[in-house]
Amino acid sequence: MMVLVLIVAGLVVVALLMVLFAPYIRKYSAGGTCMSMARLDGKTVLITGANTGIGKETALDLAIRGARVIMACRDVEKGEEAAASIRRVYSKANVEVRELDLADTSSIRAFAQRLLREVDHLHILINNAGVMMCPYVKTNDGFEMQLGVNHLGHFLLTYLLIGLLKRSAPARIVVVSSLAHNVGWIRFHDLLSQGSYNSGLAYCQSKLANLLFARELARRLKGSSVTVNSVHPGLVRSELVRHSTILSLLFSLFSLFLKSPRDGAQTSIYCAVAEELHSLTGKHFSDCAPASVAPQGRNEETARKLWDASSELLGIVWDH
Ligand SMILES: NC(=O)c1ccc[n+]([C@@H]2O[C@H](COP(=O)([O-])OP(=O)(O)OC[C@H]3O[C@@H](n4cnc5c(N)ncnc54)[C@H](O)[C@@H]3O)[C@@H](O)[C@H]2O)c1
Repeated sequence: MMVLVLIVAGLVVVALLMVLFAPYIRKYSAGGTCMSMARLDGKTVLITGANTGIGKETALDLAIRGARVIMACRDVEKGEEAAASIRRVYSKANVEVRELDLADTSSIRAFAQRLLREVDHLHILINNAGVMMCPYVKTNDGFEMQLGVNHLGHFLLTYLLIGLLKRSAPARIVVVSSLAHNVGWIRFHDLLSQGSYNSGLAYCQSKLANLLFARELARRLKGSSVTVNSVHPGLVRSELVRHSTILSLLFSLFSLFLKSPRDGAQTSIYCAVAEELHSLTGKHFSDCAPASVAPQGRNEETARKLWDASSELLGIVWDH
């Protein structure tokens, strides 16, 4: 009985805090629509994690703009269902589903090999897929899941496709990071959380890694006509919080404050298409506008160190 009272009291306190902080939450959850009318006829786009949430809405929007959209999905069946629902909204949508499991480097390599065989150009790469606050599990290659999928998987995918992107220039890379980078730091002494694991901190670390990767890649690609920017999509009603009971509860309790997946896709779409961003690189965006970056996300030494550690874990050498 006492436990029940405490839980209810806790929920009331959280509810009061949410009401109190509503204006702040709204600031990060509302607004920001991509106003660009840019067309993407003849362009090829690749989106990871495109079968649900923000990724699916991004795929729909870019398909309506005329792009050939490759939806890279872990579960091909779910991917085909998503593609079918996109075609129901827009019958002319040129969407294709390909299998990609970012938790398995052999799947990433097989995916990239097939893509390089079948596609002549890649104009936009959107590193969108993500996993949040899962229990401690390892990827097929022994990496902690959140760093493995959110950062290392995309790091390898981008490495394998960078030549194609450069040949297709002007090209853009959009990395979906998060506001969560603000409370993240890179634990170089235990990058893969083998010593200790906290699911929230591991998520924040992976989202900071997304941001640092985008900035370092942008620096390295200067002059190549391939731009790289990172994005915070806002707080979005999606399946992302499925591993956290508390967040699932809070997200359903306060779903009115949250963005729809369609609204959450707007900043990714903006960074992918807006004409005024054609040469802008190494920046972070939220609500279709430049956004502030925490000091740890601006540290060039950390970015380089993470780049080297990631390359070493994956056994790759960037020569581009
Ligand atoms: N929802 C939010 O409030 C929020 C806030 C900030 C950042 N983000 C980021 O936005 C991105 C999209 O999240 P979402 O909210 O649409 O959640 P979501 O759960 O609906 O989408 C995540 C997608 O990633 C895919 N994915 C997960 N593991 C994968 C793997 N091993 N291989 C391939 N694909 C895999 C899932 O299948 C899914 O399609 C994520 O990177 C997330 O970190 C979301």
